[in-house]
Amino acid sequence: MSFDRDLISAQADDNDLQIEAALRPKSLGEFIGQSRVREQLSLVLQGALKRGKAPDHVLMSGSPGLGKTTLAMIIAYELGAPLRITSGPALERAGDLAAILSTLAEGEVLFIDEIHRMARPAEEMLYLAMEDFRVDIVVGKGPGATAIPLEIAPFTLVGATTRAGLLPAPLRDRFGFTAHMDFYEVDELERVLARSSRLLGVDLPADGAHEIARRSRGTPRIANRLLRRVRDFAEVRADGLITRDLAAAALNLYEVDAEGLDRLDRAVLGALLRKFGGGPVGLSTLAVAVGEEPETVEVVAEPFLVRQGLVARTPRGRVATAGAWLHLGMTPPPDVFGAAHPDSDG
Ligand SMILES: Nc1ncnc2c1ncn2[C@@H]1O[C@H](COP(=O)(O)OP(=O)(O)OP(=O)(O)O)[C@@H](O)[C@H]1O
Repeated sequence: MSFDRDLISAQADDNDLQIEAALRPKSLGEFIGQSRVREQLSLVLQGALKRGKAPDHVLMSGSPGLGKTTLAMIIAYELGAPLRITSGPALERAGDLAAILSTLAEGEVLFIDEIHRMARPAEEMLYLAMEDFRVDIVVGKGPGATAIPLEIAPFTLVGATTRAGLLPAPLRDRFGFTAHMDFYEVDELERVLARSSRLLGVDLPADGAHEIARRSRGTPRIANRLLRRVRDFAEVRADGLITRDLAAAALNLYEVDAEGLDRLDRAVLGALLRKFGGGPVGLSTLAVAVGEEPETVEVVAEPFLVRQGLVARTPRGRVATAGAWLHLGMTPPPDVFGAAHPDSDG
């Protein structure tokens, strides 16, 4: 069994990529939300510009669709530097990385998406490059092999990962600045939607924006995608004006529920409650129960369910909170995690 995640998946599809290029904020000033990250990053960049040196390497972690690629592009824009984009899975051999590193221009920003999926030899080459701006090119094989050191231009590495915990410590430690991107608040997503609707020429009153924002799983990519689906609905079934009721009707049709949970989220919750009595249950058992890879459940569904207070991670496994039972229209057992105790004071 696998889920049709087109609409609400935080992963980008081809359609998204085209539109995202048009909607992507270009400068730090245009980037909405993540105020702490924005302020810290702004200092890092201004400091570097003042000193006329490449800034520290930057690591960004957070769920898909929260704006990591956008921020990497903004870093290059703010520094007035060229940008090279690659991803961990594309760096299978050290040679793949050496080819990029040895052709970087001075001050260039190198963005490696999904940096936790880079192959080990490439990773080891990166350590040296990040620290000493040097790579060792190994020539020959076996006992006769020699390493020829090659100087490379000072550059800034921007790494992005959905799971900072998976990065080996030596790699993590070489980043001077780590930005943790959190899910967006509803009012921030309303601002993302207001901006996107302006750029797309869509009539989006505040109450319509609010309805879409609260169902967007705290994720700008999803907000922008839902906006396009609601726009279709408004143009085909109404006069194009996106009212609150219209947005709600459109999103119900697309099976996005009032809290923005999608089918995978609901399947995970449903399995946790119906098959495991609310838990605790281990991640892999839960993943098997919904027919998904443990990584999908852990990276895609779980962070949002935890953030919504529906699931808790405990040392013994995943546990449903009282809110999870109520969300699926079921009565929580009396001793459930997070439920008010009948004989407690509060
Ligand atoms: N802070 C923001 N303000 C306005 N729009 C944003 C913001 N963050 C993201 N977006 C929008 O969401 C889209 C997706 O963002 P982006 O591609 O940067 O996410 P990502 O975290 O890199 O995702 P992935 O991990 O899948 O690559 C962007 O094209 C942009 O339109």
